[in-house]
Amino acid sequence: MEVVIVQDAVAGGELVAETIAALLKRKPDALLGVATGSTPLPVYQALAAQVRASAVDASRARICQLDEYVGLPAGHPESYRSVVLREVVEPLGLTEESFMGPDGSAEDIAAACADYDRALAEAGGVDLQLLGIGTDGHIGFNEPCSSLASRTRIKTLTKQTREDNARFFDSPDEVPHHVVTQGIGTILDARHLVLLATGEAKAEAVALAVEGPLSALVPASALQMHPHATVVVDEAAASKLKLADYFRATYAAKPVWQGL
Ligand SMILES: N[C@@H]1[C@@H](O)[C@H](O)[C@@H](COP(=O)(O)O)O[C@@H]1O
Repeated sequence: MEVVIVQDAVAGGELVAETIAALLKRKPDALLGVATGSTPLPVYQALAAQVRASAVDASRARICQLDEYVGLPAGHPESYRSVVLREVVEPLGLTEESFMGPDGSAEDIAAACADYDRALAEAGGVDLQLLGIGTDGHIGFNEPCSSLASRTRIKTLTKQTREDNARFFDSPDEVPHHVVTQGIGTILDARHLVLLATGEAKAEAVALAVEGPLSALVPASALQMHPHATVVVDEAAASKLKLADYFRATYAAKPVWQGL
């Protein structure tokens, strides 16, 4: 696992956007797995700016969703489908045809989840999966004690995650209890995992995920199992890392041509 400590959220967004741009230059039809939440927004803004400046051609990129609420009415502005279309697909100049996500409104949720795992595999697998991290260490919506081998399925949100996400809804009661999420096993199938975390509130979860034991209690610790996992953190989110100086020295000495 590589840990890169950047100054702030904007620098993190630019670094990850550059990494995605480099991937699109190598593989114009790359399948990009995107995350929701506030943390990745600077990535999408930086990437969209590169597209507008014609510094990168994203016209053949494909976008896939990590997770989705269950039970929100179709077209709800806070469904993750709506969020990804609004924050990623449209700003990159793409259409819904280049986008895929799990169906949180399906009558047969189990079948819809299995269909989504199959669709990801048939699309050739995710090239780069961008991840945030919950304050309880979740990735996607894989809450603590999720199986490290899990596939896309329904999950129940913890009280803490519902409280964390209440800011996107008119009232805390409106946050759904249930979600569908790529499993940890599904996420680990991606070729490159990039976890971005910013702010003091994520420092504890980041330290446990990066330096703690591999544990279902901290789902993000599963990145320790992946051959190409990059954790990009700002100074605040890095503040509880014991090996921060080592991570800084390693990145400072890294040949530029290697990228992330
Ligand atoms: N399912 C999403 C996660 O994918 C995201 O990483 C997390 C953190 O969000 P934020 O970046 O807003 O802190 O929120 C939600 O729970």
